[in-house]
Amino acid sequence: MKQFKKMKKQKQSKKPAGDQARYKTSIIYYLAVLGAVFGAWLIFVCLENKAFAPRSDFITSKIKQVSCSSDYKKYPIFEKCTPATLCARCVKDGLISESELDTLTNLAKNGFSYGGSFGGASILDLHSGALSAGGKFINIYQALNESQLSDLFSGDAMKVYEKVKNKIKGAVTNEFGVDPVNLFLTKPTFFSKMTSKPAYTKHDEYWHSHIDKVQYGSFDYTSLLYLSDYGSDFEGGRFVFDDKNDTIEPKLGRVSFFTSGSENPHHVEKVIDGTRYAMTVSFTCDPKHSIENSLWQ
Ligand SMILES: O=C(O)CCC(=O)C(=O)O
Ligand SMILES: [Fe+2]
Repeated sequence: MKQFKKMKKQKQSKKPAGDQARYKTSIIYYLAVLGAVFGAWLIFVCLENKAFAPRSDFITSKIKQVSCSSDYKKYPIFEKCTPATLCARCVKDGLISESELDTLTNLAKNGFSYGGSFGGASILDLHSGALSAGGKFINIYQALNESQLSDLFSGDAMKVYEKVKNKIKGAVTNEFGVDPVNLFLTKPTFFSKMTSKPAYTKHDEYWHSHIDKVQYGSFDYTSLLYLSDYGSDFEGGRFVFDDKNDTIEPKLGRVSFFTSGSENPHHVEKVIDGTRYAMTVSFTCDPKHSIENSLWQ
């Protein structure tokens, strides 16, 4: 009897221990599920927020196709050039050499040293000579004499400028399967300088969303060459494709290019600190809108 009581007592004391173990197991199980769900959410959020082209990545070539808009149909169509079935946004690093970048940066800075907008956006167009100056534009080719111009824009530097534009054209024609004889440089093709200064005229408001084909008409392919680094030379100033929030973080030498229609609406974020230098190089399929190399040299 005594033995039986002892066994019963043992049995009673074991029962809660078993429950406790089951309790522990289910807690661990729920925590693991919770952890997995949280981890999956974190990965999703990180992927969603990751820039299309982060500054920290070296991108040999990245292309994202988008459906072509019908914008091009409002203009003459040039077979084998006008975007019809292949529209996309692309990024390439490493296309332009360090010394070429150095030369271009100097060309831009030399030109801007003679002008610059009162507001946050200045342009220098080496084809026409247009340069932002205060609240208007001047023509630097008229404002300066030959010897000043040769000091600012040497023959060798201008050759590098032409070479770089051709390299970029090569990247565009290659990616979009266009014969280079069918694609032409168009205007405006220019250097840009952006700062956090408040806008003085409408031309300073670079941050509005826009479509290049709508804004400029002649554009079929837009390209950009960045001459400074997001996050160290300036803050803000990232390039954003508005539809999918695909963001390109500018960095020295990064080239981006895309078809110019409303399949690629975009804006530049306001620069909040520092100075952002870039170059917009635009291409058309319409020979009527083709521009010559620079008027100078
Ligand atoms: O500088 C940039 O990143 C973009 C400029 C732009 O959108 C343009 O020139 O049309
Ligand atoms: Fe644009």
